[in-house]
Amino acid sequence: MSQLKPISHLDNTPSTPGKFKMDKSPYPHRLRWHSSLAKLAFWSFLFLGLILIFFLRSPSPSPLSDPSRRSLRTSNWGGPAWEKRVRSSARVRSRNGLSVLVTGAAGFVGTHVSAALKRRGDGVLGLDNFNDYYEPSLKRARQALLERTGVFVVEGDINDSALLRKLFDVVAFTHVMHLAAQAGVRYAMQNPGSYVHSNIAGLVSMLEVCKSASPQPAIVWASSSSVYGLNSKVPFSEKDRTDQPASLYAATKKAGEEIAHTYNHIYGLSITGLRFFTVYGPWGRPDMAYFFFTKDILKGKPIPIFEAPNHGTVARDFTYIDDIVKGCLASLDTAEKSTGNGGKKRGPAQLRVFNLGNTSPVPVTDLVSILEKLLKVKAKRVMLKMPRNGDVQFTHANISFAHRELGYKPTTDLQTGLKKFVRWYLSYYSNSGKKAAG
Ligand SMILES: O=C(O)[C@H]1O[C@H](OP(=O)(O)OP(=O)(O)OC[C@H]2O[C@@H](n3ccc(=O)[nH]c3=O)[C@H](O)[C@@H]2O)[C@H](O)[C@@H](O)[C@H]1O
Repeated sequence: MSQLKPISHLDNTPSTPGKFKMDKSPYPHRLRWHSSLAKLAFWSFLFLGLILIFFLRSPSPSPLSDPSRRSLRTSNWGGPAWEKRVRSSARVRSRNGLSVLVTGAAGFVGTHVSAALKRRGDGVLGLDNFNDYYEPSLKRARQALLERTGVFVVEGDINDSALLRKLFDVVAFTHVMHLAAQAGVRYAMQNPGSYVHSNIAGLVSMLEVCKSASPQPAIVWASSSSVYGLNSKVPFSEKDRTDQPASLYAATKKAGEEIAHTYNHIYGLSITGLRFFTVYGPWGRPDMAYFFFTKDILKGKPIPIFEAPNHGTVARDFTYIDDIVKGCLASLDTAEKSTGNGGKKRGPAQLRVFNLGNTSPVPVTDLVSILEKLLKVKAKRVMLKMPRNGDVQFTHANISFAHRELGYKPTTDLQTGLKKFVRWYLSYYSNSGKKAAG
């Protein structure tokens, strides 16, 4: 002890951090060296521990923050009563009917496809994470509609592999209609992480479970017309290049098509990708132009209409929801079986991509004119240079391949389709006492 006293006295902080003062006496020097090493180790551990606690407790970085993650934490599934509902919803009630898992079932296209499948006697189970990208009350209203037709919509995320596996344990789905996605071209600049989370990670999570399922289901999923990106050759044909995406949304859909190729090639999954062209109609998405133009025209708010350089026309091949539903059902009906089993490929499997458009592009200015007539209100038009935020100047589908293989033949023009949309809009927001968000 007596020897330690002078040492502790001498054991001052070194004049230069990281360096030790030299001591002529060899013995005290060794002791001081050991003591300093012990202190260094102690403080290092404490420091590392604090860093670890900080990272474990801190939220994910904001650019990747994703509303859909919330539902991962709150998803509530399992138990005998829940399994009974799942089984009953997925039960096939017609001869040669399909048993279909519809992801994104509370979404716009998902609701319409689920209801149409159920109507013709197929077994349908819905899955949706009910995220708040747009008004969740609209998704809940769609869910209520589906429940009335006998479709149970499970609340959960496609990234929740345990949930997906459980669904396949309970039901031997013959088909998956994969419509869950982060949609919207312009929102990708605000929340890029949500596109990676849903359109890439979510797709892979879903394909992983499908590839291991026994029997493997056939998959039909939503790609997008946006994969044609900056192409200028019209109309867009499935053989055209798709390597110039103009938005992250488009890039994730294009990535999805490549991922589909991989799972088809390695595991024998039968996969059909559908390139939807600006789908509109009743129960539509409030983030889309036709929808919020309607809301703003009625409110007397200005409508921002994008125009290309030199006052060039911006146009879309707007496609009515009922035509899209027919294309989806025909894709399910013509999908061949997957060839793999339990994760092993047994032979080549079907891999298809189809354009589902209307083949009749309409300028956005004409869309506004139709809405003005239907709403009997003059729009306050504000012409704006098209911002460089993911938009493309026009889209136009060549649908000859879908026509040949699926018998796809759209029959609703924009005027007729918008009339049905406006009728729904007015009744939904006035009769139900609901207010359009925003
Ligand atoms: O086919 C697709 O794959 C995509 O279709 C849809 O994208 P878009 O075709 O861009 O539809 P949408 O936003 O309704 O804009 C329509 C038009 O209004 C113009 N537009 C838009 C906003 C605005 O403020 N002003 C304006 O002029 C705008 O320039 C455009 O010309 C889906 O949202 C997308 O999820 C994806 O499915």
